[in-house]
Amino acid sequence: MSQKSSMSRFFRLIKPERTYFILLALCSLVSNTLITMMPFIMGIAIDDLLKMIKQNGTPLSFDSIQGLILRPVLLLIIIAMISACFSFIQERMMASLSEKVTLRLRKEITLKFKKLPMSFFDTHQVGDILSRTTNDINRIAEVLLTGINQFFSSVVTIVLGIGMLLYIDIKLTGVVLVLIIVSSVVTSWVANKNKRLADTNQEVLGQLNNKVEEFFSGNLEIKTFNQQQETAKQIDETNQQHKKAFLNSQFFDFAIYPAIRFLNQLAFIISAILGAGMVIQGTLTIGLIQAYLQYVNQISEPITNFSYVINALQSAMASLDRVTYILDQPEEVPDTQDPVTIKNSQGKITFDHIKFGYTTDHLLMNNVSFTANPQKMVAIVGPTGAGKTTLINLLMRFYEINGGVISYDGQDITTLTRKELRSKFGMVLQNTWLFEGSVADNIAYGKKDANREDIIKAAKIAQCDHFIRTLPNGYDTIISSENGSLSQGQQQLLTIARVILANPPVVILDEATSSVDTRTEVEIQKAMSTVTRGRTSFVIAHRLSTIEKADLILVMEAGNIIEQGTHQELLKQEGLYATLHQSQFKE
Ligand SMILES: Nc1ncnc2c1ncn2[C@@H]1O[C@H](COP(=O)(O)OP(=O)(O)OP(=O)(O)O)[C@@H](O)[C@H]1O
Repeated sequence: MSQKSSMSRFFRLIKPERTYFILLALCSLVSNTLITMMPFIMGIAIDDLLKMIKQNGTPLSFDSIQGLILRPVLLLIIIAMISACFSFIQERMMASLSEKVTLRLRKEITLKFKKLPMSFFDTHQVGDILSRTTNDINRIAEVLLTGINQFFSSVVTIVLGIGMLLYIDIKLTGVVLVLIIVSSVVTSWVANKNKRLADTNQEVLGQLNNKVEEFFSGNLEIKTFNQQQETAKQIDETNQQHKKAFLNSQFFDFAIYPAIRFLNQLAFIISAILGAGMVIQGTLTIGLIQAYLQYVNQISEPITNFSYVINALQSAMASLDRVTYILDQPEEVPDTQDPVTIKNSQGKITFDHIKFGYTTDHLLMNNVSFTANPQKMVAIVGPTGAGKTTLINLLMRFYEINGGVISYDGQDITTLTRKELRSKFGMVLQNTWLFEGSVADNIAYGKKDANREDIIKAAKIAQCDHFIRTLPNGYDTIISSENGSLSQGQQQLLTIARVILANPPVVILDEATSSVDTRTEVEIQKAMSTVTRGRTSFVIAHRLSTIEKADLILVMEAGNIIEQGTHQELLKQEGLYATLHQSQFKE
């Protein structure tokens, strides 16, 4: 990512809060200018006092020095108070700015997720997206914005401090500056090295996140294949790498820092020695040398920290890039401006010469055509990877086609909003998705206003009322998003109830495989045949015996439909379907 585009992203980020930023900079300027004035005022006061001592000798009566001491002390107190007020305002504004920006970014990201095409989710890892939307957004608020705040303060302190040093003595400042520059070059080298180590650390942390995420999401498969040891070993190795990367980056932080401190102290000591010499020779007053030493101290810390601030800003900028990367992703084709609504839906679907590829350079479907008539059952068969799921994905407009027209009740589906189109479909997949909530809420997911009576009615039709009643709190039992407490068959029955309640004109069913017991399978079959009644249905079939009565069977291979017709017609053709049928029949 180029520096320029990072900067423009940053300005785009803070644009809505720019007034805040200007106010922040002003507060920083006022507060730091006031602080810079203090050593000088003190220096003048000391010199005035010394002059008085020289003129009148000691001891001095309190009355004679009252004016000399009281005035500067009062002035210093007032300055310190005003500076503290501005500093307080600056910090307070900073905190609220961070909150505002974080909230805005989170809102933008959430909105963006709604508009991203499916291909984005296909090509990005969950762990990575998660870390962009949580860690990176936090870093932008914590590091980027506070870093900028520190940056303002440092610049003001350094510029004013050096200005005062030069004003007090140009030659002495030359020596001090050389030392401070050496120390900042060393710091900058350290900071660069540290950044690389911190980046490696961050990268390894991302890998660790992904591994842990895999460990949890694939828990069942890992156990089935007895891979716990192997997976634990992999996590352990990544953990070790992380430990190493972390230690390396910490070493630079903790071990090198004292060395830089030493260089700064050296600048201070040398200025003290040279300054003392100048005082002895009468070229500098005691008051000014003490002010001078305070300035050396005042600027050495921000100078030393400057490289760190810049680096922290750079790495936070990288976080900003990672977040804006998501915000800049191309969105799915927007819904039509003038959408059509379908009133009395029939559920007739036509694929007319469809071309489609997941990637632009490779077409999976070259010329797919078929018609699903209202209230008829369409079965889709074919070997794994044949394109059955893809066909459904296109039907629901999860992906954009590369040619041809898909129509619903004679309307090109692109003339409908996605919301309208998808409201016509209900899906029952093998990989059911239930969310953390009550059983009743899960059934009512597609019809939020359904009452308890409707929910129970749907559950009865879907053959799941009896098992729901055996749950500890019946319909109010909370199921977790991991679905741990329900069997796969029960989960599928719940999703069938969900579809029945939503009552869409078209249903898409992914047949249950042998992963459920025979009794549940019978219940699922029963529920599925109920749900298809009076609706157009698409059934992804795994066993040909269940689809013999389908009105249309689509036989797919390598993305295309190679045969279509009824069971009898296809048997007569003696093609792939007949072969598949024969082989299953033999089994
Ligand atoms: N999101 C995707 N991005 C890229 N390629 C994909 C994607 N989904 C599927 N494919 C590819 O498209 C082809 C068809 O896949 P699809 O999932 O439609 O087959 P399927 O018939 O449903 O298979 P199965 O019976 O195993 O579920 C396969 O070669 C697959 O690798």
